[in-house]
Parts: sequence; C-alpha cells; structure tokens
Amino acid sequence: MTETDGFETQLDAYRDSVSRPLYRLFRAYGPGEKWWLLLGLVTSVLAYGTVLVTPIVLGTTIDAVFTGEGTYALPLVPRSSLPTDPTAQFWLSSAVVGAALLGGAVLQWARGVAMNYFAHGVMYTIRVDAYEKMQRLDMTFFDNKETGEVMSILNNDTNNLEVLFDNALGDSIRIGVIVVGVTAALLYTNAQLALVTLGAVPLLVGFTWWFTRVIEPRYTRQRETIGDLNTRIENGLSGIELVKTTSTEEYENERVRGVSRDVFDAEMDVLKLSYCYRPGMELVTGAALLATFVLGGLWVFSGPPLFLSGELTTGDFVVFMLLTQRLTGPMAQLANIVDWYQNAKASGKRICGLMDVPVRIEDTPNAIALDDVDGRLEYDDVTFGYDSGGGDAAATETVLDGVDIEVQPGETVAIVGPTGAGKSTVAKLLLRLYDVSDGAIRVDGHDVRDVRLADLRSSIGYVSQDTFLFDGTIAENIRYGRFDADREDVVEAAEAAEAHGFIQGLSEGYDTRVGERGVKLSGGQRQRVAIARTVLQDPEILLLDEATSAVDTETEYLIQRSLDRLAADRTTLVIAHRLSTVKDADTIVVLDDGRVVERGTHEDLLAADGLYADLWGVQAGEIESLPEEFLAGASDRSADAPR
Ligand SMILES: Nc1ncnc2c1ncn2[C@@H]1O[C@H](COP(=O)(O)OP(=O)(O)OP(=O)(O)O)[C@@H](O)[C@H]1O
Repeated sequence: MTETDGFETQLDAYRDSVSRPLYRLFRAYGPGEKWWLLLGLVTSVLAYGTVLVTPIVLGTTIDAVFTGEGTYALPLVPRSSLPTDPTAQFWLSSAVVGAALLGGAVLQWARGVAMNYFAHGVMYTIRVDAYEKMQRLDMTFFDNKETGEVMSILNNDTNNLEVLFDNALGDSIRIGVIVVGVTAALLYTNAQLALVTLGAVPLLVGFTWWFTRVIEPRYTRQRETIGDLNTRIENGLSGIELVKTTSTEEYENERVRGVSRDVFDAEMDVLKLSYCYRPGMELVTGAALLATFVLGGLWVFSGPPLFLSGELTTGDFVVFMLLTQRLTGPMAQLANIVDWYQNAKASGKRICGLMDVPVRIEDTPNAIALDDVDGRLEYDDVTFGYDSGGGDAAATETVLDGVDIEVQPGETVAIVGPTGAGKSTVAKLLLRLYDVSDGAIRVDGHDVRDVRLADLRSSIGYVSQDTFLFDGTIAENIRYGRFDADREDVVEAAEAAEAHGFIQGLSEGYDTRVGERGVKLSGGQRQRVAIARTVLQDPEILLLDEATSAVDTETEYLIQRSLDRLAADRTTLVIAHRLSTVKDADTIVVLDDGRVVERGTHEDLLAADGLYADLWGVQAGEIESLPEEFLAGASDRSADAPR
C-alpha cells in the first residue's frame, strides 16, 4: 500500500460516480445569480463585438480614402447617411474607432464586474452549502480521516470554480463572438481567402478534443494529491505535541515530503501536457496567419495565386490581416479554456462527491419533538459495530452485543469495564453520533431514531474525556450552545462547576482567550469549563464519559463535587475507570467485550466476586490476591483494545 492509498475513503467512491459535475453545479447554483450572468453575457457580446469595429472601419477607409480601390461603407449604416468627402470620411472613421475603443473599455469593465458577481456568488453558495452538508454527515464519515480532504474541497476546489465561472465563461463568449464575427466578416470580404484562413479551425478543434481526453485523468489525480497533502498537513498540525515529544519531526517531514512529491509529479504531468498543447495550438493558428499573409500578399502584388480567382484590394488585404490576427489570438486561448474547464471539472467532481455522501443520521419526516423530558433511558438488546467506511459490512466488528441497560428518571447508572469493552460507545449511541445496528435505545419510551435530533441532543449534557474548547474567551466557551446567556448566568454556571476560582485568577478573567482547542488551560481547567458549559445548558440527562480522567486527586475531588451536584436531580449515565467515583451509583453495569456481564450495586457486585470485584481489587492495590485468569485476561484485553 502506498502512502496515498491510506487515504482511500468513501468520499472517493461518491466522487468517482459523479457525472457532468459542472453542468450539475451550474444548474443548481447558476439560477440564483442569473441576473448577473445575463448582464455579463450581454456586456461580453457587446464588448467583444467592438473588437471587430476597428479592422473593418480601417479597411474600408484605406480603400475609399487612400487607394481609391473601393467605396466608403460602414456596417449597419445606410450609405446615404455617410459623407462623400474623403476628409470627412477619414475623420468619421477615426471618431468611430475612438468611440469603439472607449465603449469597449466601459463594456469590458461592466462585463468584469457582472461576471465576477456571478462567479463569486455561485462559489459563495457552493461553499456554504458544502459546509452545511459536511456538518450533517455522521461520525463514521469523520472517523475515516477526511478532514484535510474536506478542507481541500471547501477551499481549493471551490476556488477553482472561480476561474471557470469568470475567466473561462467570459473567454468562451469572447472567442464565440470573435470567431462568429470574424468568420462572417472574412467570408463577406473575400470568401476564397477566408477558406484558407479558416482551414485551421477543424485542425484546432480536433487537437483540442484529443487534449481534453488525455488531460482529464491527470487533473483528477492532481486534485486528489492536493487533498492528500492537506490531510497529511492537517494531521501533522493536530498532532504537533506528539511529534515534538517523540522527536519524530524528521519522520513527519519525510511523510509530507512523500505526499508533496506526489503533488509535484501530478502537477508536472498536467503541465507537461499543457505545454505541449499550447504551442501546438499557437503553431496551427500561426500557420494560418502566415498562409493568409503569403497568399493575400501575392494576390495584391501579382493577381490571384494557385486556385484563387478574382480581385483582392489592399484595403481587403489589410482587413484580412487584422481580422486573422484577431482570430488567431483567441483560438490559441482555447487552450486556456480547455485547461480551466478540465481543472474545474476535477474540482466539481469532488464538490459533487461530497454533496452526494448520504446523510445517514437525520430527522425522520415525522420526527417527534421531545418536550418535558423525564429522563427514562432504555438500551434494549443493542448491538453495534463501527463502519470502517469502506462500505464492507462484513468487515464491521461487533463492539456491543445485546446490551440491555435501564435508567429511571433521576437515577445514576454507572458503566464500568476493562478498556475497549465498549463503554464510550454506549454513550455515543445515546447521542446518535452513530445508529445502533440492532435493537433500540429509547428516551422516555421513544426510540432515539424517531425523535428530533436537536431535541435529543439538547436534552443530554455530554462531558467527555477529551474536552474540546474553541479558540475564544472562557465566557464564549461556557456560553457555547446557549448564546443568549448573560454574564451572570455564565458566572453562576462556572461557580457550580468549581471553575470560578481559577477563572478569576487568570489575567483577564472570563475574557481570557483559551487558545486553539483550549491549549492555554490545564486538563482539569478545561474539564471544568466544559462542565460549566453543561451546567448552563441545564440538560435533563447527564452523560459523563470519564469526566475526571487525566486530573490530579484534588481537581478530581473538585470536579466530582460539581458533578455530584449536577447529577443530583437528573438522570445520569456515567462511564468511569476509577470505580471509587461511581461506587454510590444506583446501579453499576459491568461491560466486558461488548456484553453486560454483571449489574447491581457496588456491594452486590463485590459480593458476587466477579469481574467488578477483580477490577476493584486492582484499583485498591490488591493485585497479589487477584486470580491468575483475570491477570491473563487483562493483558489480552489491552492487546485487543484498539481494533
Ligand atoms: N470511531 C471508531 N471507529 C472504529 N472503531 C472504534 C471507534 N471507536 C471505538 N472503536 C472500537 O470499539 C471498541 C470499543 O471502544 P470504546 O471506546 O467504546 O471502549 P471503552 O470501553 O470506552 O474503552 P476505554 O475505557 O479505553 O475508553 C474498541 O475496540 C475500539 O477500538
């Protein structure tokens, strides 16, 4: 397996099955900005139409005023209204060319503004929609390490669309207008010479068609490698403390170097081909210009060469050369458009791929509102296994097997057991971070899958072992989720969580910034801020997952005191390693390898002399008196733990 194979995820499968991504995005998001698009299109056509004015006016003026080979005529203007005096014709032509240049500049500005409003408006909505979609995805999606990939879609890929919706769309219109206008003008001026000039067009189209076919997979690969690089960098940054403490900087550098090298190779693959395409297009269009110059020049000098017949005036020849030049530039730019289009298509596929990942955990159409929660919890024969994200159900290992737990309103039930037994999984299923594979979890008699997700989650206060704080002030973190709470409520919650004391000791009190993920606070302080947040939330059900892990005994005592106060009149499900913290629970459920092996009060379980009594023995330091089988089992369990 190569480094990047490790990132193969469910997102890739959805991306690969996307068809016509740009059309789809345009259909979905274009109408919202349709007036800008319309204004952009109209001003584009007019702006690029002015480009044709100069050569045509100059050509007719040379023939009528200087060489006398033709009559003075301006397109779309009746002859009778044009002056007959050559000096007047000369000044009128100059004025028309000047007006066309000025009008062209103003129209170009209007075109740029309108097209950018369109492009950025579409990108804004796509980015916001993609972010909202990402928030609705279930935890399985995030477990499969797709953060960097998703960031790359939200940033790089959406930005890539700008080039398509602004530059590529604008240039396509320009090329369309110029090609149609110039072709008509050339055919009108001299159809025979026009065929020589336009002979390059089928060659250019064929060459472009070949290019689009060979470059597409290279662009897809390029975008994938950028996603991989983002994922790798994101991982390295989140784990920076581990990297430093294990002195693995060089190892991490090497990994980033490897993925960067993939990006480099993928980009070079694209560029090598682009650089062969561009000069190829320029060669063909240059050859058409040269052929027009040689044949047209000979024609003016010494009459029609080769198969050509009739007359070519100097003015017509000048018109031809000026128009052909106007034609060859944009035709060679087809290369850019194809390039932008392919690049944007690869990005569009990734955006649509994200949009297509199904939201598996969401409200059912008739979801029940949970008002006045009593807090009765029931795990009824719950079986569950984590989805590996590869879509292979057979590869899913059972983590919980037929688990039954009941908690009456106001009761405290503790879940204990060896590491990897499935305790945290029990908590996550209640919050519907995942859905059970079999059986049901009920709150007040309602299956959690039938109630409104927001109601369910706001009725549960979850304090987990790894507390997350946002970069912001302490007050903002406590208020998170109850944004209407005032300062008094915040302070009251902090007091109840035994956090007020340490907060006051900080340089800026409640306005102290906690740093990213709360790094500027100690583990125990972070934990108490999280508890204050839960106090403020005032939930009917408390879910404490090793809330006192990683703190010293004194802090544990403080936290425990605040938790006991919080739990006093609420349904509480508490997961604990330190059995001393839960020995007063109404019921203790002992899990082992995903099954409930014992349940009862602390005294009952000690009397039963089973796994709980053994675990208690370990924590009381009575290792010598433990049965051999338990010690052997413990070492097996910790070997098995990270599945
Ligand atoms: N997101 C996940 N994806 C896949 N497997 C997981 C995931 N989370 C946990 N597991 C696996 O599920 C099993 C139960 O994990 P869980 O965290 O519920 O155990 P636990 O009893 O809380 O352990 P500990 O006491 O060490 O926290 C473990 O084997 C673990 O490897």
